[in-house]
Amino acid sequence: MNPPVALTIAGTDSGGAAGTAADLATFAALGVHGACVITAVTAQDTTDVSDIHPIPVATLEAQLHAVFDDLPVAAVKTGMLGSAEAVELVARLCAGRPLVVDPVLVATSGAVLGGEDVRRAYLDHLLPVATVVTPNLDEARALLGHDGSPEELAVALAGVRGPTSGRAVIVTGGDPAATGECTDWLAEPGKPAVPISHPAVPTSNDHGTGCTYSSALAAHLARGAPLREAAEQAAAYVTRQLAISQSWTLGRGRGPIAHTIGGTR
Ligand SMILES: Nc1ncnc2c1ncn2[C@@H]1O[C@H](COP(=O)(O)OP(=O)(O)O)[C@@H](O)[C@H]1O
Ligand SMILES: Cc1ncc(COP(=O)(O)OP(=O)(O)O)c(N)n1
Repeated sequence: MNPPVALTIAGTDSGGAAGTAADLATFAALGVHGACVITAVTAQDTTDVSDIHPIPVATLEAQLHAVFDDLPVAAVKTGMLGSAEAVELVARLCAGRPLVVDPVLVATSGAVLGGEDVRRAYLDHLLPVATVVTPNLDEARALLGHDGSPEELAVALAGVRGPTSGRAVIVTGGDPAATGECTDWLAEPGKPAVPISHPAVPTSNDHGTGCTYSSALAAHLARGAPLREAAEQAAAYVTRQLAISQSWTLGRGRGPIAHTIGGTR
């Protein structure tokens, strides 16, 4: 039987923690064939992003046509898009598909992966055609331009601009230090927001966590799970992988979340 197909549209991470490295490993671990459209090549390690080479928009468009013309893509996930032009193109070519948008603006290291024009393009073009948007707390605040509780931010973002029907928001993260739990808030149009809580893993080896979460969400949607179940499964996957990388000392900074299955051998 054919596996479901998911597509990641994202940048590379030379350190193998975030971006397409995280996405393809996660798709494979969850039994989904991963197609991969590259938006940018980054020189990146566990401490910093030292260089970004954007892929020309024409090459981005050619990659998208190559995938969509040939493969039965069941879900798409977007990561770092890098420019407003790339955001607009992806919105145009992915509208109408099951679409997970991880609005990547800043890496944990502080490196800017999308400026003000990218933020605006997300709001004007990509959010209106998304099935579900997965900002962390900082990204939710940046997109909305104001603060609030994670629950309030999720509800506000689900209602901002354009048609809201079908667009859900999951604000990820919460405050693990305070409770020993991570709580993601899922807001779906027309429903009360719900918390999705799971145990917090005490680790600084979390580089690539957001990418891993959004690609796990896309993989479960590609496998046919309803949104809430997919969100619960994605959080459980991230928790398992963080538990594996907890004891690692890879790199000088925030080490990669595990993309191995079953730990070291
Ligand atoms: N220390 C942790 N232990 C368990 N889950 C975590 C931890 N940190 C983040 N998560 C989970 O990982 C997913 C991605 O969240 P987040 O860390 O906010 O992404 P990002 O890397 O974009 O900041 C969410 O489900 C969040 O609850
Ligand atoms: C190429 C690339 N894409 C996305 C990110 C951001 O990764 P994310 O998992 O959201 O967060 P951190 O890895 O920064 O914790 C990235 N760094 N590089």
